[in-house]
Amino acid sequence: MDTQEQENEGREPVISLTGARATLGSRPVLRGVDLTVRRGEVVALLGANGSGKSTAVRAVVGQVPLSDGSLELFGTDLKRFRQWSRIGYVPQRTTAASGVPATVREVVSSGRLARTKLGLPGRGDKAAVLRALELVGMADRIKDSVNALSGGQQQRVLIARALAAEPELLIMDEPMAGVDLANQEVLAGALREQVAAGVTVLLVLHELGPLEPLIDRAVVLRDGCVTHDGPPPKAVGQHALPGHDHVHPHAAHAVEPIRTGLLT
Ligand SMILES: Nc1ncnc2c1ncn2[C@@H]1O[C@H](COP(=O)(O)OP(=O)(O)OP(=O)(O)O)[C@@H](O)[C@H]1O
Repeated sequence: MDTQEQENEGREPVISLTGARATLGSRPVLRGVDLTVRRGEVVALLGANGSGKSTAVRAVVGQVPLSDGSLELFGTDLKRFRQWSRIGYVPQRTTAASGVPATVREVVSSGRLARTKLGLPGRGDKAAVLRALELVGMADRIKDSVNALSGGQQQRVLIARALAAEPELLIMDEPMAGVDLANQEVLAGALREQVAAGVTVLLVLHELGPLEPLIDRAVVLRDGCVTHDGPPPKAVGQHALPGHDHVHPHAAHAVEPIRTGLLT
């Protein structure tokens, strides 16, 4: 066990999913999944199409009922958990445009509702919305209708909506889907800031891509079962590269890493 693993062992679980089973239609989609994410960790949930990744995170946010097993969030059983403003969730790519002509500001502000005091957004709420949009590089589009944005831009707005609540736990289902490489790097930078600030992150990913340097641990699903829970698989051409200099974001006295992967 390395120093990082020892450090993580001592931290309290933020997500504790144990023996989770779920059936959708007549299909058993989760077949005894254990998933623990501790405070400050960045965990990637990987696996082939249909392996159950989205269902697992939807179960974590209480959207898919478990037929067996248990779920605790921040140490509280799901049945008694009420502090949803501590969790930011970006579902698998959906469109932010619903046909209703909402502006970018309105969509991102909606992520702030659980934090808004007395029903009216105050200065702090407005600042959080702007900051979230700056983080994803969309502040200049704040007045635009989301209908006028590309799919990738809408995805960034949905991420800003989750960030606006300043969550302690961020759960994102394929956040890079449909986002071009330049903007993937913007999002990776935004996520790096969240992680540096102590936010715990659970990501469903198809490939590690630009997020690879941030990932502490990977959990791989196959057919609704966990087949790996440990170090992330080495991305081809990244760690394998001679001279790769990976400085862990949680390392004591962390300095800005020198990146030799996709981010450079
Ligand atoms: N509402 C539903 N009713 C019936 N089956 C479903 C439903 N939602 C998902 N499934 C099935 O459950 C399985 C797991 O789906 P899930 O979306 O969790 O997988 P995934 O690993 O996230 O896949 P992908 O990478 O394609 O998003 C798939 O076989 C899918 O067809």
